[in-house]
Amino acid sequence: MSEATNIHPIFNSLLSREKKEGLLKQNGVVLWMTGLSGSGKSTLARALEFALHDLGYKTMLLDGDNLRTGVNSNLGFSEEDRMENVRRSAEVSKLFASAGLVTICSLISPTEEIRAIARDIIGEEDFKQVHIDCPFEVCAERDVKGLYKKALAGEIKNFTGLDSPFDIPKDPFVRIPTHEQSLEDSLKQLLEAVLPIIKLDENK
Ligand SMILES: Nc1ncnc2c1ncn2[C@@H]1O[C@H](COP(=O)(O)OS(=O)(=O)O)[C@@H](OP(=O)(O)O)[C@H]1O
Ligand SMILES: Nc1ncnc2c1ncn2[C@@H]1O[C@H](COP(=O)(O)OP(=O)(O)O)[C@@H](O)[C@H]1O
Repeated sequence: MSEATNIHPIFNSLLSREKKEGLLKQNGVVLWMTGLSGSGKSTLARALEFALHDLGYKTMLLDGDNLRTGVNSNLGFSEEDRMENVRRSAEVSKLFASAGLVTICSLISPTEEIRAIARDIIGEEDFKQVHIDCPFEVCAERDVKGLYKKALAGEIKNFTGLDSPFDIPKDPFVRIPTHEQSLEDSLKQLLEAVLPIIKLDENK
């Protein structure tokens, strides 16, 4: 709910989203990548962005770690701060999608409740949930950033999957099991799911 009064948002006079999508020859969408730290969100998000770019699609990549150095820099990892982190990230993603871009947003977004915030902001039709699936033990073994070692030693509080919850997404658009297949196969699976929805039907 906005706290400002006397504001008058305009909608109808804006250049339509359809016109922008028509120019770009693609459908705007938000690919919302959720998963544990180290599950492969950033790796796959980057690989997907390069692959889509090579195929001629215009993209925007929003990564949790990066957003937390800018628009979300005042937020930590309490439940309340994660909610606000996701709320702001979803609002930004929505803007990019409405400009016709294939928007890849990669955030742990750990709970059903938190992901529902993003879905409600972005809208059911544009919100495509990609579960980057990898068990805690495998992520801990990968320990890309050394965070699991610190968390298991009690040096990081509210660590996702340890002393902060992660709910397995119930009905994702696609589930990518990164512990069971190579990066190449994960990217292939992701592309096969995404390409049909971003291709513009020019006969519509
Ligand atoms: N306590 C705790 N729990 C989980 N992750 C932590 C924590 N502290 C720091 N980090 C680092 O922050 C990155 C996750 O930020 P997100 O914005 O994606 O998290 S969330 O959606 O708000 O839950 C996460 O990045 P990824 O490893 O890419 O997931 C970590 O690098
Ligand atoms: N199938 C796969 N897909 C994505 N990453 C994988 C896969 N298999 C192994 N990995 C490795 O797992 C790690 C994932 O790290 P990262 O992408 O930073 O995860 P996150 O962004 O979720 O924290 C990388 O070192 C990556 O090379």
